[in-house]
Amino acid sequence: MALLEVEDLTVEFYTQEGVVTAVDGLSYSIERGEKFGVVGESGAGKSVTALSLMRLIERPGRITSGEIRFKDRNVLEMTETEVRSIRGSEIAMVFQDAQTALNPVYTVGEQISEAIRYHLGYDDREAKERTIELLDTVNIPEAKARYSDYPHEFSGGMQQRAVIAMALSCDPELLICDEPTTALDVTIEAQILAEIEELAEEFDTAIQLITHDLGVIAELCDRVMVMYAGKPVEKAPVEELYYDPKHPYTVGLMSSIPRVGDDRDRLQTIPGTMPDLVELPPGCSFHPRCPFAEESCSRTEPSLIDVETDEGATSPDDHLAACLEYTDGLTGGLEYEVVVEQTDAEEKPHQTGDGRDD
Ligand SMILES: Nc1ncnc2c1ncn2[C@@H]1O[C@H](COP(=O)(O)OP(=O)(O)OP(=O)(O)O)[C@@H](O)[C@H]1O
Repeated sequence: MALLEVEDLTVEFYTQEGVVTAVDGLSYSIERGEKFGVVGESGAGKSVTALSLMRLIERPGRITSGEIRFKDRNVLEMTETEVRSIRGSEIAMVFQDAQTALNPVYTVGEQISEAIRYHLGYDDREAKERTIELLDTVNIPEAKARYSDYPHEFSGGMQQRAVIAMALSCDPELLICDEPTTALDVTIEAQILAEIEELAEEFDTAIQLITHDLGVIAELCDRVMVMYAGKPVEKAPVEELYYDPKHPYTVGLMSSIPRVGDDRDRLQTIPGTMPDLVELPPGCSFHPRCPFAEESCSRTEPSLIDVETDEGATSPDDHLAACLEYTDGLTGGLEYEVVVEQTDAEEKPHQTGDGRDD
């Protein structure tokens, strides 16, 4: 049994423009201790998926179907009290903006201690000791003195570290990180990602890392799900996805990653924008932006299938993609090239993909 199993999740927002299907029949699972990445452009449904896990979707939104099983209990059938007892203790969340997660009128230390007292029932002294230990673990220098600082006395990177410390304070089994380093500069980003990874190993915490940056996923994750317009378009172990992407959208995302020695003035991005979620294009949602689209792509919606066997998923490690190419629905095939530069001295793989393994 996986730690988290999401099955056929659909989330809709009832807006004046119509019904926005932000998440559409989404299924995935996360094993205990696994680091699972969710990647896609803005509006793909990544945050809505994460909020659903903690039952934090508010009006005008609603989870209209599906199951979310955390440790084999369906979160969607729990009472409000049951969900509240899971939030922050068994499933914790770190958002992009540390400032909104920290209350400016309390010291950083008090806020973390409060979470520990509430969830773990520690007394004041024990909670303070544990907080200082945690601040130290996330590399806040002079943690004991810093305990009494207010959030504004912390730099952006330190605030985010404090939020991570708070999230980990109750030893959650699942940590959801939603763009945890987007607001930070690149050096701090790398340090914080390394710290998240180290802490997750130490506490054996599973991570769902949400980002629009495939490079960040490659750093940290074991498996990855690429989302487009509320649906998964590709799922794979991270190395496979990185070296051998099977969906044209993933290939597009990859060419947006800056690489060492890249002398293009501007990074190439995928032309066009995400479709209107009120009225998705017929067939494959990505077809209006896809360089390989054929007439059939506007008629038939591809299902997410194993690229080797043309069948549905049988194991979490399957490489799945939702493109007609894998059901022989494309006549022209996929022609793209993926060049991945290694940062170490190893041989540099250079692959020509036609969407299939040769
Ligand atoms: N409160 C809301 N009211 C109406 N629509 C919403 C609301 N919240 C989300 N949506 C819809 O859900 C879609 C998915 O949003 P979501 O925040 O999950 O995207 P995302 O992939 O996390 O993007 P980002 O990287 O910008 O956070 C949005 O494009 C929007 O149409």
